[in-house]
Amino acid sequence: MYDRARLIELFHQRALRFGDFTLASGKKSSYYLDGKQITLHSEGLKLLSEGLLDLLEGIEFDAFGGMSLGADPIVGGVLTAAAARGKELAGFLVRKESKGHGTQKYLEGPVTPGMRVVIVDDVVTTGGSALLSVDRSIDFGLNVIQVVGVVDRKEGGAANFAARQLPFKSLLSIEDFGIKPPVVG
Ligand SMILES: O=P(O)(O)OC[C@H]1O[C@H](OP(=O)(O)OP(=O)(O)O)[C@H](O)[C@@H]1O
Ligand SMILES: O=C(O)c1cc(=O)[nH]c(=O)[nH]1
Repeated sequence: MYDRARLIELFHQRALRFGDFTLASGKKSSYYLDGKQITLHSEGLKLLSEGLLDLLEGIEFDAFGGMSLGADPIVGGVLTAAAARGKELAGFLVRKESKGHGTQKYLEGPVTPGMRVVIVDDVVTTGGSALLSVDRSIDFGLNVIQVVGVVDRKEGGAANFAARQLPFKSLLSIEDFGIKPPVVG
């Protein structure tokens, strides 16, 4: 069982910033969660990796991956935490841009078509980034069975995953930081 309260405290201390921000989706926001301040921190990565494995308890999957850069440290953390639990798991990273030379691949890692995979993102806003990972994974032949986020800002992501019949869970939501999400229609 991971220490959820401590993970929230770390996000509060290190990742949550107020100001004027433009998000990946082009939306404007008065706050920003810099997930990498947590995913690239020893205690933060350990906590969220344990938390994600707890969240995925009971779900059968072969591989865990997501869009680079947000997913990079998380995938490493979850694979290490899985090994400590005696669970074999493959990891993979999805490139934003095609490599353009060499293998020309979008997906990197020891995955093979037909594997049941979970897609992760550090912060989910509209879910657009996670859905791009989903589409590239499907194109590769993977069977996407679940999407997980570390923090859900609750700005349409869940509805967009539901529209694609993709189960979605997140470890934390923006409400854990006392922030009310906008009403999305
Ligand atoms: O749910 P969405 O609307 O897609 O927004 C969330 C995405 O935005 C951020 O990535 P960013 O595009 O900043 O890329 P980076 O992780 O490479 O910095 C974040 O890491 C998520 O991947
Ligand atoms: O929507 C985004 O781009 C976004 C929001 C946020 O709070 N943090 C982040 O890394 N990305």
